[in-house]
Amino acid sequence: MIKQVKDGILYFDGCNTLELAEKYGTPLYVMSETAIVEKCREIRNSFLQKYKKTRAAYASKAFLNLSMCKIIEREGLCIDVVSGGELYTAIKANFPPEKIEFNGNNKTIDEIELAVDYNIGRIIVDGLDELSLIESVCKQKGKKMNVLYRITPGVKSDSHDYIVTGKKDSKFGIPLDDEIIFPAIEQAIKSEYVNFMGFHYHVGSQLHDNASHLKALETSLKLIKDTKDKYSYVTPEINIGGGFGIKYTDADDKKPYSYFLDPMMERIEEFSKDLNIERPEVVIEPGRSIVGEAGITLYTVGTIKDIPGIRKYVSVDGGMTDNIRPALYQAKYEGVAANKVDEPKTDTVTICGKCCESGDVLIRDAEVAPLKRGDIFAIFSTGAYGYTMSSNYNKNPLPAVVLVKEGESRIVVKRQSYDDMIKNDLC
Ligand SMILES: Cc1ncc(COP(=O)(O)O)c(C=O)c1O
Ligand SMILES: N[C@@H](CCCC[NH3+])C(=O)O
Repeated sequence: MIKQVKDGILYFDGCNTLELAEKYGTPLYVMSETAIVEKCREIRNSFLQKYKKTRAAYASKAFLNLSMCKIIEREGLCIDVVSGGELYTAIKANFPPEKIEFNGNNKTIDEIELAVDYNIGRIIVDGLDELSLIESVCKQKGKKMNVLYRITPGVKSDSHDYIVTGKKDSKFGIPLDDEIIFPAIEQAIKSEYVNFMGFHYHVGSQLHDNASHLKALETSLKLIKDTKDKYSYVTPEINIGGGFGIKYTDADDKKPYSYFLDPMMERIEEFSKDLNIERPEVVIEPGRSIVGEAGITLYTVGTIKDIPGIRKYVSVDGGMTDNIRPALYQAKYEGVAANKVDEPKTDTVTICGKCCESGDVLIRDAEVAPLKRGDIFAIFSTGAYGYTMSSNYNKNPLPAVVLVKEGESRIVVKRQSYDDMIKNDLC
């Protein structure tokens, strides 16, 4: 059990959260190494070892730093990056280049050069002129790059509009109109500077229903068939993205990986048999599902404002700067007073941050034990897209990140200081 309660105190991966707050300060991101490793094991058991010719590339946008790269490498996964900065982090962690896959809808020439110089495994091309950019860089450097095309499958997933990516009206992927996609495929097949590996789709994030994955798969399979029929070219790989939902609150009906992956694998096997081709290598790109539930954030309670008949605001020392998701996606979270876990939850309050924004609310109408200044409040399932989407708004320094494992803790990202925030300023 990653979360435990002893003497009314919340423990996380064996660590007393009050002691963590005392030792490292708040706000504090706490990541359980045990939980991350357990998720990687689940992926191995239900996908990598169950099916031959498969890879899992951790979508590092969910949570990335040098230590995380080391964990992912140790667990045998590949890594998906979407920017020069993410790629640089992986390079600095000595992540094996052939296990790096580069996504992103607007890669700059510098980013492509960095990727080609480091001989990364794959670039997922997401735009019509990107292939030509890659070709020119490869030509200049005398190299050849493996590429896939990210397609826009034209499916609408059931998630917040800002985190669905597969619908036709999207900045992601290449549209599937014949006059657009086929010339692009032909260019990639004929290119001297790239190996055309196949198609990639990612339909959206925080999904609990496999319908859009399966629909997008059909679209991609048709494209594999069309490519074979038109150009006698069999693409050796298919990337079916990530998007597997996690549990933030009881309303989330989280499904196991197998719920998404088994029917897709079955369909790909059947399709390959029918087409009389070797089954392509299948790649997934999970992000949130690996780290989301592995993280909590600890805050210290400050000002409490009780507006009679309206609402009680409990302010904590972080907010939208360390977790933008409630403000951006109306995301729901649950939390608890880490020093009062066993006390009856008799109060209903709104947990808000300290930024100069009315929308800086972390949990609306949370049922809690009566809170007072100095209490430590823990919010659960903050491991994905919290730290990586954090900001210095209102010049709030970024919190530290602590990795915990079976009662041991170590800092993996230092807390920013005020000086860190102004060190690039010139006057
Ligand atoms: C291309 C791509 N792959 C993978 C992911 C990871 O998604 P998730 O964190 O939902 O697994 C994303 C983000 O939504 C993405 O855009
Ligand atoms: N940042 C999103 C997930 C990524 C969506 C786009 N690929 C979230 O916090 O839910």
